[in-house]
Amino acid sequence: MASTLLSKTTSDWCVKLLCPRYPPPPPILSHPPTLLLTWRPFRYFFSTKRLSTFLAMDGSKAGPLKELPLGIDATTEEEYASQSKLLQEFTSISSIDKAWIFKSDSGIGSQAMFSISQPNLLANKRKKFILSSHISRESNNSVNFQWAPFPVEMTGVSVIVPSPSGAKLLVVRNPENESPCQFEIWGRAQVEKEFHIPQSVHGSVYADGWFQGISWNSDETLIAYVAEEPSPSKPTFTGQGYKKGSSTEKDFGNWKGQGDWKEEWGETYAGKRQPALFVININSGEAQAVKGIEKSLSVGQVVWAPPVRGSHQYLVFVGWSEGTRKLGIKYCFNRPCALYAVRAPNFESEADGPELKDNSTEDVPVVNLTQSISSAFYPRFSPDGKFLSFLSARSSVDSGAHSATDSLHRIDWPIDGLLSSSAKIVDVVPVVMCAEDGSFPGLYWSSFLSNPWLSDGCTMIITSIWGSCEVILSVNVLSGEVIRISPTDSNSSWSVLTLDGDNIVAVSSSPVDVPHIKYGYLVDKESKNTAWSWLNVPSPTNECSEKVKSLLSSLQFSIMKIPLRDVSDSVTKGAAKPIEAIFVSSKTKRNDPFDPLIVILHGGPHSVSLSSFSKSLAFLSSIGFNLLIVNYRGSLGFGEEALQSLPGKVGSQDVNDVLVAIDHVIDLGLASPSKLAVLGGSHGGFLTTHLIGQAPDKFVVAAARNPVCSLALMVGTTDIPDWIYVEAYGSEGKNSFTDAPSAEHLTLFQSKSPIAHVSKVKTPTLFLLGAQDLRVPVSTGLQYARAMKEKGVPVKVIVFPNDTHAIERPQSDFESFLNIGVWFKKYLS
Ligand SMILES: CC(=O)N[C@@H](C)C(=O)N[C@@H](C)C(=O)O
Repeated sequence: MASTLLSKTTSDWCVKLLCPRYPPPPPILSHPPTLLLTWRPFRYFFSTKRLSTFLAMDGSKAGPLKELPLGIDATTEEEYASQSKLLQEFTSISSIDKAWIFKSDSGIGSQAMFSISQPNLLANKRKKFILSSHISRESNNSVNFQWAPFPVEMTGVSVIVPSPSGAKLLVVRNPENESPCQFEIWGRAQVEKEFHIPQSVHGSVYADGWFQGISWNSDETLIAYVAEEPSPSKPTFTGQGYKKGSSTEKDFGNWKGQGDWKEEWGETYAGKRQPALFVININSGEAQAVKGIEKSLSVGQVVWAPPVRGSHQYLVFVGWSEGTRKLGIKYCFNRPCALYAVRAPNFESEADGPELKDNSTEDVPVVNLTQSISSAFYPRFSPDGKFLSFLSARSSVDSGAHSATDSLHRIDWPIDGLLSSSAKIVDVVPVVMCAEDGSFPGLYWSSFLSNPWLSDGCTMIITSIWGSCEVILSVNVLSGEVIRISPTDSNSSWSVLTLDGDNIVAVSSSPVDVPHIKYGYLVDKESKNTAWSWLNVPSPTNECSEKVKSLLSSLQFSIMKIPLRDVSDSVTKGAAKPIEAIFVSSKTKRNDPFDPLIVILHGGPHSVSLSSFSKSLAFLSSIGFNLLIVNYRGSLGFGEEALQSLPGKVGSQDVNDVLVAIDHVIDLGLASPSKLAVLGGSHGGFLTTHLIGQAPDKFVVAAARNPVCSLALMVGTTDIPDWIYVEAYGSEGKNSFTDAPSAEHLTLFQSKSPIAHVSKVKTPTLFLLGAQDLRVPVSTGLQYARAMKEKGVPVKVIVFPNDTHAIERPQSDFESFLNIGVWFKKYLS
């Protein structure tokens, strides 16, 4: 997802804002060690240019002073250096992203391929590699993974997809410029085919995890996929003026104009052209666009429909209409979408059988299969092809909340291939409104396998969110029965990587445990007993440095249930239930009497902080901070009523929930009221800046990543102005959304924004901002930081010129958390 372009180093762009009201830090011993700086003028301390020589207090010339980089001063340089060493150790921990299982050549056991990634700070990219293992089940209910001695790096690879039989592997390499897109078909030992698809056919293949869809047909001759439509032709001008007609030629005698601007899908999709559907024949290398799909439909997640003998092959895909304008789609499941079926193209060379010589291009209608529901995605055919199941975010679409409780559905698939747009949609897992204590809170998918089926043909294995944990569920698509099959006595998070027949290869982690591979099997397959057993899999991927191991082993965590205060009678039952927070602390008290506490707030707001491992949070715990990670009402995983209680009340209900959680740990004697820090990104940054304004004496220090500080400013520039209406007004905001906000709208937005409280703020705050953020444009954070500076409150701002909303490029992520660590230490030590 991260772009690899680096035009300027991030430190070139660091801005440190001057705060005249706050005195410089206390005297320190600085570089060179012989030079005692008893006092430094403000000008030096805050200036962006450094003096190269320094005069000692007695006026003698002390020789050249080492230049300090922007934003680092002599008081923090030591801390910066030592924290950076530790952060590097955390950063280098690898992540297990995906896995695939293949039949073993020997017929005994199976072969697994794990896709692993690790940030490469120097290259500012994620290194991706493949690690293989042979899996054998032993008779004594144990499992043995025999790992290949080393992983193999995958360079320049955008996506890999094995064929259904596992005999072939598709490797796609997307172009970096205008060159063709490369498709490779690999056999067991070598590349068997290589095709270059020119830009005149299509651009890059989508590998974004949302529009992305790559599907092999059952006889492994065709692959359907989603790629950017070809570049539209642009007006050409020559020395004589406009040249009539379209031309793709480029020469010195002409130049291209821009033509009309086209709306895009917002954050992380800048410069991406419309996703369109293609099929490639892997015998001939011919790639064809799928015909008949309306130009205004963006497509994704394509799969082949079960083949029907003597009939044309169909593809099923998800389609998103653009309406009057495209609004940002990243993190926004409230964009209406439907499943469609379309006839796959015929290839001349295909041996379709005698009855299928018809290669006509006559228009065959595209069938909308899910007209009666506002959202349908992730289509998955049952192994016998009798039904099609899919997920839906209808609650999100209907309410306008950008994410909400999901539901699971199925439709019967016509055996005769006669498709209908009025097929009955069966609700398999409906939306859970109120999560009863300890029971299933509703479906909140977090990852979805391309083949999620157990061998009974009706049980799907799904990773979902349950309170503050990620869990593995089995869902019977015929009966609707949902069972939590990852251990119920574990507060760790679990997610499925792949299925090995009826067994599960999963990964489990916690705030204090790096990800570990687990192998799950049904204890008694024959009986009705649904208990699963989970084995630990020793793996090279479980390893981390001795230092990290020892630091993590000194930490502990718990998930706290926190009762709400003063709940009004008007709230729904589900919104009156206790909230959860994850508390991470040292096993032994490190300082007397309390370690400082960082309150951590997720964004969204309809997202969640999970009990899974986070390198950056583990780093902060390891340098001496306890963490209180609050899942305020509105978070995913706690039922629809709790989630829907927030829109219309942002800046008050969520702020109060956080304050209640803080008081809870203080009352339990786990935190000191005078040692609090707060950290959040996006909506979490909205809460961070609200908290330092509404509770100005509570926090010693704060940090905000791309924070939403002014809804009024942001509404005209964000890719999701509708989000502002829904969160500020509640679900009626969905209908009042307009791109031309009235004065009344702007007044309400202003009143609900952190900037309305900025005059009260006293807390020194670090701002980390991505200049390419289309979601929460950089101007929002800068405006707030400037307003703080105007009031004389210490502010530090780092702008990452090439980062989008998530600030996830390896160097930017590193520099962000290093600065958070140093900033918090500076004020909380
Ligand atoms: C829907 C959305 O993107 N909202 C943002 C304001 C936000 O909070 N984003 C979350 C997902 C984040 O953590 O970036």
